[in-house]
Amino acid sequence: MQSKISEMIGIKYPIFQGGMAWIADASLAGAVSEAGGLGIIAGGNAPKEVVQAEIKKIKEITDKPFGVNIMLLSPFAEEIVDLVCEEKVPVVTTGAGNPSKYMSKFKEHNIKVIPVIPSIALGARMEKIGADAVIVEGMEAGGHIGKLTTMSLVPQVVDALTIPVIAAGGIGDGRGMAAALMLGAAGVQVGTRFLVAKECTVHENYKSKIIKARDIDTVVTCQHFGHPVRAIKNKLTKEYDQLEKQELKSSDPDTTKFDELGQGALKKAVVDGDTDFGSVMAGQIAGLVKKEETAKEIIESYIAEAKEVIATTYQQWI
Ligand SMILES: O=C(O)COc1ccc(-c2c[nH]c(CNC(=O)Nc3ncc(Sc4ccccn4)s3)n2)cc1
Repeated sequence: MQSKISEMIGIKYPIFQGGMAWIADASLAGAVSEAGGLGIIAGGNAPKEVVQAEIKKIKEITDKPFGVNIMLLSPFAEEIVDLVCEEKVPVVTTGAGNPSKYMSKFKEHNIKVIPVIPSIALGARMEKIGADAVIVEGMEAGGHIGKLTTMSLVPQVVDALTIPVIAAGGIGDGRGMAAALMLGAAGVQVGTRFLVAKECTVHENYKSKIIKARDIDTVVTCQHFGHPVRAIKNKLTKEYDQLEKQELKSSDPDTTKFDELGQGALKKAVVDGDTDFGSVMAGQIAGLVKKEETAKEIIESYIAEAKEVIATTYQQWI
């Protein structure tokens, strides 16, 4: 199942693993790349030496292509840009901001640059300045999100741009992948489903929350203050909800309270396993994720299911 994006990067399957902060390390990304997808190491909010260690580890795990995600809200974003150039990382994805100021440096170093975009406008700007493709992430996704859904945004961006579009947000199995390809995407990016990969090193409590999650169990916090983030409902999201209700009544809202509440919340869930007061970031598709599997099993099930559903429903509907 090749496409413009798999040929561009030299991967067997057009499946990216989301570069999820604190979660996407060399263990997960290396297994995904070895299985034929594009494993992506998270830059997150980590300093250069932490990300460099993961890059060195993945180079020992696989000689296949891999990527690094640069989270542009990170105070270390600039040094991660330098790092990916020094380490000759083949693919960079960016999130949570506009990477324009780094684009020329990426191009000078022959790095394929694939920004996440939440709208056509930013996608058009990215194409104009030389992005190799874009990731269109719908608000069904976990973590920091935009406002539009995958089903709505993907076809509009496909029509508006000429570079390949990778669909992300709510793509939990081969059916979702097939649907994204029907919308014109050249590939998909998967986050939530990989949270339960055997090679994913998140705390078992986090994986358990994903496996037990129902369709209605995620919520978006900080819609009015700071950065909207989708996570599994818990005591932390309830505190956020109460704080938002309180600050919305205020004539001079104090947004620092949101930063204080969120400080270290993702690490608390991922590393410490505190799924009550940590941030269990996950997409709406968590309700579909029922078991832990290897990255290889996950990727091969996406491909087999996508091929099956395209072939069978084609016969049914023509
Ligand atoms: O025009 C502009 O500058 C705004 O541009 C953008 C606005 C939003 C985005 C965007 C939305 N989603 C993504 C990619 N996904 C993500 O980045 N997901 C994330 N999950 C957890 C994260 S850690 C975090 C989260 C919030 C605050 C601090 N740290 S980042 N990018 C991309 C570009």
